[in-house]
Amino acid sequence: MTAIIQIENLSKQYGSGTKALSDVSLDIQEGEIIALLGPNGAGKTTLISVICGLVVPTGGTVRVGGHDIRTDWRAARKLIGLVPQEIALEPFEKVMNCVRFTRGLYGEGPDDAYIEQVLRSLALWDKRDAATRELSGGMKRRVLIAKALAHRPKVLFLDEPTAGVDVALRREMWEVVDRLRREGVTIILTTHYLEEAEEMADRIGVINHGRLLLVRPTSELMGEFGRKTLTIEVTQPLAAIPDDLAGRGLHLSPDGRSLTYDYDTRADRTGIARLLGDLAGQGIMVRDVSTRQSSLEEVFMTLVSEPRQEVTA
Ligand SMILES: Nc1ncnc2c1ncn2[C@@H]1O[C@H](COP(=O)(O)OP(=O)(O)OP(=O)(O)O)[C@@H](O)[C@H]1O
Repeated sequence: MTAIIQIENLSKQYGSGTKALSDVSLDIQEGEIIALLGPNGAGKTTLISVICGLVVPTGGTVRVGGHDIRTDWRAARKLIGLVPQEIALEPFEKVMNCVRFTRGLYGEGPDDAYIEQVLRSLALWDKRDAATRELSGGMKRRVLIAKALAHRPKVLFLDEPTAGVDVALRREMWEVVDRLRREGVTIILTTHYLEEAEEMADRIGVINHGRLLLVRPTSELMGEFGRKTLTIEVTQPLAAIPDDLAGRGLHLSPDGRSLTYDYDTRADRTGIARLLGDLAGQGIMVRDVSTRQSSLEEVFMTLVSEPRQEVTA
């Protein structure tokens, strides 16, 4: 199956000399949701902007639906909807008109039935006659999505859809993305949050310093990096790990007061219950237990510290 987006050896050096993208290659399949993860300045927005035709690359090619974004930009752009990072809406314009207007910008004729469908699916139909300045932050973000969907794009770009939004709103955005996924829209989103990528994406691409370090199915990546550490504090310091508990992946702190145990959050059996039972069986009294999820920073540290081959998926 031909990928809906084909990125080959893409590079971008800004006039200032900053190399924002270096030799990025990636295929994105139709209907897929892919999350681009990376720290500030990694090159995520630049990558999206190049695909959307807003930034001119200095090397490489991008095809959307088989159309080269430079030589066949009109056809390529018709297939794309972009939800930018920053909310910029005409404050006095009514929601319905905003979306109608965007549709017109793409040279599409009026289709209020379709716009109604979009607004309903984004829970905005009741607000269709409200001026955008009257909307909450979450509603404004949904209007941006409605505008991006106005011309029925096949591919939707969401640039940090939940940056600076509260937990409830983040969940709401995830639900919107899930609905779009079921409608078959291909979605490329950028985020700083591992949790968000895990929740929404089929695949995760990690970008750092303009390089695509890897692209992997989410479940695979989380299986490898999404580990938790259980820390068990004991009441009496231990001199060593008891022989009966050797080979179980336990680590003893230098002061003998805590044991740590790494486990895979996705495993059917984490081994925690058995471990706690066995500690009791050894007469080891537990004072406290706590768990910690590996953070995105740690994932990055792991990735950045071991140079990898670029992966073209
Ligand atoms: N118009 C521009 N002119 C010059 N340099 C730019 C321009 N836009 C971005 N850059 C630089 O290119 C690099 C990549 O920026 P980009 O915005 O793509 O990163 P990002 O991963 O989207 O970051 P963030 O997570 O902060 O949004 C940064 O060093 C940035 O300063």
